[in-house]
Amino acid sequence: MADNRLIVALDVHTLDDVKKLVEELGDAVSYYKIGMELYYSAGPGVIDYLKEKNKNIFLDLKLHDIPNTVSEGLCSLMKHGVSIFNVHASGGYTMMKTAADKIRQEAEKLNIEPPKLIAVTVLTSMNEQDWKDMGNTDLISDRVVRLAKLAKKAGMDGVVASPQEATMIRQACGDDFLIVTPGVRPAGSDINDQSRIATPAAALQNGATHLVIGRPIRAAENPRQAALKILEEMENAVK
Ligand SMILES: O=C(O)c1cc(=O)[nH]c(=O)n1[C@@H]1O[C@H](COP(=O)(O)O)[C@@H](O)[C@H]1O
Repeated sequence: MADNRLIVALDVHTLDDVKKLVEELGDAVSYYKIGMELYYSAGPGVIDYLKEKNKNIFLDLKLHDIPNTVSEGLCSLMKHGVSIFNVHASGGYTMMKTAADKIRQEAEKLNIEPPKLIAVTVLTSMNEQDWKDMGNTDLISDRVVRLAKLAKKAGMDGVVASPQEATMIRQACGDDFLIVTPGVRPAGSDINDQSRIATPAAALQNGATHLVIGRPIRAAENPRQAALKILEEMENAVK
């Protein structure tokens, strides 16, 4: 029933809230994302809990700092044993390359499989007006593709982008590249603070490998039913 392409965002504050949602979703969901809101308040105990439950984990702390700080920070996080973690691509080529090289060396030393390291391109909440206000003169989609190519060159395993850009990224970066897309909204659901959105089926058709979905499941009257409906849409998406 579960599908590893669906990653549910655990944007809650306590381990008790996590347990409640994970129990409720049960065998429907096999992959969870821990973001800053949860990690900053509950710490690595949440990772241990999800591992006990045999769930896959995307640790989304979006590191953005100088190359040494980011790569050392990732080495600390890697010890918790997660499947995916991430940095901001806008930290630049040298930061991404240093991070990718360092975690591979460290994983070899520890004799473990390194987690997949992916780069956030342009946040899915950003629209063209926000983008221009920051002084940018290119289109968001052009920047996303440019950053995705840079991330690939730096040795990253994939990117986070909106489902609207997935087709262009797939074309530019080839098949062996993760495209993780938040900003996924089933037809008729609230957009919230997202801007560049698409439905679960469209995201997969565009080439996304994973869909990150939070509020459309968490805030639903019946989260398990909402997840199952999304899984059905994913299953039936035209390849
Ligand atoms: O890296 C992310 O996961 C991320 C990147 C991005 O560009 N946009 C984005 O929404 N996210 C995360 O994806 C999740 C989306 O949640 P919902 O909008 O509730 O579905 C949140 O936990 C965000 O932190």
